[in-house]
Amino acid sequence: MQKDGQDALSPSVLLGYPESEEEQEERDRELQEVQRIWSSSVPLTDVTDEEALLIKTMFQISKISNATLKKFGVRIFKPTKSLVFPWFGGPDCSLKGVKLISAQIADNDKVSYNEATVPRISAYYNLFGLSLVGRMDTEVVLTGSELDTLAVSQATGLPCVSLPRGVSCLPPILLPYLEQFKKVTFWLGADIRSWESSKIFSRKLGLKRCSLVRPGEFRPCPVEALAEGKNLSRIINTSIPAAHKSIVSFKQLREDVYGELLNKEQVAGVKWTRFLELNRILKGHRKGELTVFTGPTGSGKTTFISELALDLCMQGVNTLWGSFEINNVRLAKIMLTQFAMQRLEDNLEQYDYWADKFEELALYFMTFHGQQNIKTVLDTMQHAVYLYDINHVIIDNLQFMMGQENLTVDKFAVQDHIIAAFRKFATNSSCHVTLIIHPRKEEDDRELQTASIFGSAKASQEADNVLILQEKKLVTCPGRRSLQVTKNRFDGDVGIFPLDFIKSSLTFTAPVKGKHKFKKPTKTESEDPPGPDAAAKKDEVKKEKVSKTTKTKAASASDTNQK
Ligand SMILES: Nc1ncnc2c1ncn2[C@@H]1O[C@H](COP(=O)(O)OP(=O)(O)OP(=O)(O)O)[C@@H](O)[C@H]1O
Repeated sequence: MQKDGQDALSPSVLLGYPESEEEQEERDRELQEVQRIWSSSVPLTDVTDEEALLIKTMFQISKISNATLKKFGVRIFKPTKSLVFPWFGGPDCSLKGVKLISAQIADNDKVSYNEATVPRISAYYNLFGLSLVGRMDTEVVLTGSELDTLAVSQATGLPCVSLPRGVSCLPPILLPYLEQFKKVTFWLGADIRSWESSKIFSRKLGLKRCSLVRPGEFRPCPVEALAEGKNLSRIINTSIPAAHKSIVSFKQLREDVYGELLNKEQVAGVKWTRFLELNRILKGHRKGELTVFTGPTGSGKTTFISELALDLCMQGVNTLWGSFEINNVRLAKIMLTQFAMQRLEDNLEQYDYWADKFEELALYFMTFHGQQNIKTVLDTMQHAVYLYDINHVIIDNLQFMMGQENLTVDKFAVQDHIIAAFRKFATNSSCHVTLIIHPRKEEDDRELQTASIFGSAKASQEADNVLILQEKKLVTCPGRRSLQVTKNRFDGDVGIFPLDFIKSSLTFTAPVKGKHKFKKPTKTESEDPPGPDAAAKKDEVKKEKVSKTTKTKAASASDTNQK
């Protein structure tokens, strides 16, 4: 597979670190699984023309030639009709992992892909196409999917590699592999998220050598561009430098403005799936914003924000928690309960099922507790953004982080300084920061207002969004809360909506009219009920498809430690 050989002193050697026995065993097991899948899959050239055509049509890659598929070593795993993309690595450039992609054509004729990887995606990173890159190559195109890499390589002949987790992260462990290139062109996809990710990733690689393909009508993702007969070399040649000038004219901004107008929904940010009313008011969760959240003591702020952040994290918003008040085990327990939507205490046999799924989320916790210096916290946040491509940081809560006892008469000034620092971080790192702040004492029956946020007016001035969890002590609905948005810099809409609390799952939901007890709708309601029974069923199907590597507790622990 290798073009002109790689040095024995490759990054895989440099980055190697001693593994524990359990880790080694887990790795060996996964490698065996990789080999098993690889040997039971066949090159596309070995299937009949009819079968090959069917597969290409299904994946909408009719324009990708057999020669390209062969060059990249793409195979077909017949039982699931999945394409198998190999990851080669190490000094001997041997097979280290595989990604299986299956395709489904939806009603609107759009194709959607399902991915599975061995080793599991959170534990292993590689770049598809790397083995074909020559030692002397100085230019590379970086894509967000394996199919895009095939398209770019075929159409342009340029060295091209794809990120293992698409646009969600560029793990630092991969950076040494990209060191040799003097020019890196990002062509991650055709939406705003890809565009934002390419800007963030290019900072990691050094802006000067990076250029970006801006998504747009004439620049879809590579595989679509190939299908539409576009000139991929020209698209790459007209990519724009990532390093931006200090002074620009409207000419340079023109396309950005147009892109924002054209993609109104994407610009509005990630939508919540559990809080539809919040979408109506805030329109979505956007990068680079500061949200200030307050509510009476013990009203459920942590519980609510935990669900709100989980919802986003489940949609690919990489999240970092700074829980200064409650410890991480308790917080993770709350989030896992909300994830599983049930009391796991009573269903311990389901623990591993939900924990396995939960572990796949890009969710990290700072290990601070109680008072902490702001500089240390910001350094940790910055590090996490670099390492894990964090998009959302939650600070729970500001008063605990500052430490109550050490506050002098200047406590407002200190708080203002900290809020300004978080604001700056959010903007500079394109990362959303949610800051939980205790309210000042109000009379019991009075509702909180923006001015009730503890401290000076700085918090509400700096914030893009101000959210208040209102606690109305209703005898009939003791757990009912209202979420009020009192500031929304994005489009100015403000409002309030009620939320009922379900104690068993620690989740909040919009109350339903009438006497019927609320039941939170789940995606799986119309399908099999979630849980180990369903899991067992799914697993059986999965086993037929690809028998996935068994996850040991040791591996989970090492993963958690790594996090
Ligand atoms: N709406 C609700 N109704 C009843 N109990 C709730 C509600 N929301 C949360 N709780 C419960 O109240 C307790 C406190 O919740 P939580 O820690 O989220 O509140 P908080 O506002 O963050 O507290 P603090 O002011 O101490 O930071 C938890 O046991 C939680 O399960």
